[in-house]
Amino acid sequence: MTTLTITRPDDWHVHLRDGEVLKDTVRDTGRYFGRAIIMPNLVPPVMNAEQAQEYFDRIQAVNETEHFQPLMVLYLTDNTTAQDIKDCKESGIVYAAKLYPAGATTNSASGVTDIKNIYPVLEAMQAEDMPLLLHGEVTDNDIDIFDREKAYIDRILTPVVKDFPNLRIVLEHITTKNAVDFVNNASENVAATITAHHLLFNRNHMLVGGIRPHYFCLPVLKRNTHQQALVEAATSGSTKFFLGTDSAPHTKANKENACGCAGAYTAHAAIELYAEVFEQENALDKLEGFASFNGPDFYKLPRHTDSITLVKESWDVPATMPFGNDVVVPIRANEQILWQVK
Ligand SMILES: NC(=O)N[C@@H](CC(=O)O)C(=O)O
Ligand SMILES: [Zn+2]
Ligand SMILES: [Zn+2]
Repeated sequence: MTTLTITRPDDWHVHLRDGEVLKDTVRDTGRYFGRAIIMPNLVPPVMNAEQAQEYFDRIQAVNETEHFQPLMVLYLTDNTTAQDIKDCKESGIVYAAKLYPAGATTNSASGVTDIKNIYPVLEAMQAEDMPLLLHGEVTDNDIDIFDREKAYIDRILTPVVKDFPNLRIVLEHITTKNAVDFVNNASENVAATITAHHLLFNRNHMLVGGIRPHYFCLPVLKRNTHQQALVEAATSGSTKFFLGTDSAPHTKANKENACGCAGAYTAHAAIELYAEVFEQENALDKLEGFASFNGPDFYKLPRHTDSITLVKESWDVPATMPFGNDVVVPIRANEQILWQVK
């Protein structure tokens, strides 16, 4: 039997949502992840230190583990102030601030309408050494949805990196070779998260033989050449890339819909899915760096001192999983996953 023991991993990008569903999302993400960066795109969003503390308390109220620690994130709006950044830094529970371009993705309506509006806030973040997390897509109607990440890098991110050379930036859930190249060529202050689904799938999985809404997420799956660039980056051993699932549950009904929501649920089998990719690439020895070292090193947090063990033993993924009073369709529903965590 093949087994793999690695230092306890963290998830540097996850959506736990709120309310009734929290007990389900926290159970799945908290199963073996030590920490997780908790995305703040609630309705209304997490817009100050006080709201972050309240959300933290709601998560901890359903957290039944000893090991799982939620790392809270501030949602940037046109009205965020430098004082909000200071308050968050002082809170001791907020570890980053997230920039959603207004209209780019799920619950981004309150996001930033023009990067220039938050330049004083980015100044404060640079001074406080608080990482900036980016949903890196432009929202211009005339930019094709498959080109929006590249356009964001060219038009927004390139100048921001120049203007704030000491600001630590994570380009979240990258989907293109353009993003891989940009991060590789940028300073050590620029890193990226990569999801399991962008490593495992490309747009053919979503569109060939019928439209498969559970593969629809943002940034949208790209062509296989981009997928290959992501796989190479994740398994390369570069410390600039780390694990961020972007597990983003929506109810079955909201996905299987004439206007379906963007987001894929992978928290039921996150490290297990990554292990498949790394094994395929003969790079299982690189999984620990990607999942357990590069993230904490970038965030300036200690690496965990305990470990988890993966076993190569396939199991059947159910058709649906509980999601509060509703259900969510997980990635690989009704199919098998090759690894499990013991
Ligand atoms: N990734 C997604 O497709 N959706 C995320 C938002 C996001 O991370 O962009 C969500 O909150 O549903
Ligand atoms: Zn996003
Ligand atoms: Zn996300």
